[in-house]
Amino acid sequence: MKKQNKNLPPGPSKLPILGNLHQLGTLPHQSLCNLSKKYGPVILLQLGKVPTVVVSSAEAARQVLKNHDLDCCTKPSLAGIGRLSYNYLDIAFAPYGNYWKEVRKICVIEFFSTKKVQSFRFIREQEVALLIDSISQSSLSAIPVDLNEKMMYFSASIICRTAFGKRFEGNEFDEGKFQEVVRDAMAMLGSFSASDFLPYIGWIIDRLSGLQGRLERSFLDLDGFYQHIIDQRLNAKETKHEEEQNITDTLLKLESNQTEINAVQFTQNHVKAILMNLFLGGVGTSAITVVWAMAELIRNPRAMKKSQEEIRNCVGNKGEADEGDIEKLKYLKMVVKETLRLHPPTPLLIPRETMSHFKINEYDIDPKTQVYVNAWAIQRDPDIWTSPEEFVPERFEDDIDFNGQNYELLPFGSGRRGCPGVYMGLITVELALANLLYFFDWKLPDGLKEEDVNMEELPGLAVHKKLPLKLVPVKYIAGHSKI
Ligand code: HEM
Repeated sequence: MKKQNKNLPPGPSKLPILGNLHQLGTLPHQSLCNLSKKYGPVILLQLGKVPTVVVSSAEAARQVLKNHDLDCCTKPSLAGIGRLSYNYLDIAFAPYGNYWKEVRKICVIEFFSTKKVQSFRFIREQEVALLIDSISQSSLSAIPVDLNEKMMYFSASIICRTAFGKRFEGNEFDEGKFQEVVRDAMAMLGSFSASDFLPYIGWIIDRLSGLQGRLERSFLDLDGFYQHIIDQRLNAKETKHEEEQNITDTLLKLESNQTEINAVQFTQNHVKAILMNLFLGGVGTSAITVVWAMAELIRNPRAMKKSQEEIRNCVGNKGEADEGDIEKLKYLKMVVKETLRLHPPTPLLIPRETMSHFKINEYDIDPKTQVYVNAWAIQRDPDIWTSPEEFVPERFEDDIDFNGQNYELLPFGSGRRGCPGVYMGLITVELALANLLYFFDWKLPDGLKEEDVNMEELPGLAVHKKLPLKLVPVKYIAGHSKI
């Protein structure tokens, strides 16, 4: 098709060489939301050399993720992602094709299926008990608890035990570096590095800005961690019973059997790339969601009280909320939905790349175009949501689900590349939140008011809360709160 006959999506004018790169700002989902308010729900940008379409309405998202899912379900090649995924050998960033289909299928059967996730129930419940114990210590002396730190350790422990068969001790990374390593890796996976967009000179900019150094450090930290897991599993090989086998063992077996997937022999790099997805995909997202939920609840005492009453009435004197209680906690589920609406952990989902020509809203979309679905913008769209900036869990009384068919609520994405960890992520978040609210009343540290809680975001593929959320836990004793 000739260029002049094409009806390309609208967009802002471009600078030479940079195109629209300078308009991404530090939080691209917010900058892109502002651009879509001016130019419409489907916009075309030029990020250096890369044409990029951003969709920001539920209807346009439906066209991308449903009608044209197959046209745009491969992934762009980006420098940071290439390094951290051992050259796209993982699931999330692998190009569409037989390799991706096969490894996703193996991981769904061995790790993400409802049956497997349910079999990990005792691990989640044990880890929640440990989390509550450690917060109880702080409550004795009314010390504020850093919920970012607690939740990152909690979700790392669950992923390590379920996927790697070991507890997460924290000392796998140098002292205190664990949160930094995860946040840095997520920042690298979501970064717009100059070498991806600017031919010839990009790598020089990345070297001077320190991005390349950070990327290499991130890679080496994580590579050492995966190597340690692999060595441990190989050493424990002789002593393991069949029922103690986990997804890491399954992947290592593919390697030792010299299995070929898509005519390529499975190696330890393939194993490490998939471990990367399970670790980074699972740890940050669940932890971030609990932290944002607690930040919203402390700013909204009415919703906090309503949720606590529901949980405490349901659990009574039983001693803890277990997974059997979760289905009964309707308001808690609404709180989680409202949190994921306002704070989708990956606000631009994971970028895709088109494989063929198609149309959205009469606009021509070319092959090899990068596509972002701005879930953050859609989930705050005033045409869909009343008072979209306000935290109102009650808006979910008319059950909208995360089944990938409601394009106004997309925290897990949709279509072929949709998140396979929905059930695992949700049950982890709901169980942790239910127990945090059952066992404790929560106060802001002295001198802070509800409106002072900082809600700024940290840029990255997964958007963390910029400042740690520190709250004072006050142990609740069934029947009489100490407050
Ligand atoms: C609150 C929890 C979670 C949220 C909000 C979340 C969100 C997402 C999103 C938005 C995507 C991209 C979907 C798309 O582009 O359409 C994704 C993909 C993915 N997620 Fe999750 N996720 C969560 C939990 C998990 C967990 C617990 C794991 C693993 C332990 C996981 C592993 C993955 C993987 C492997 C993919 C790539 C799928 C593919 O490309 O085929 N996620 N997730």
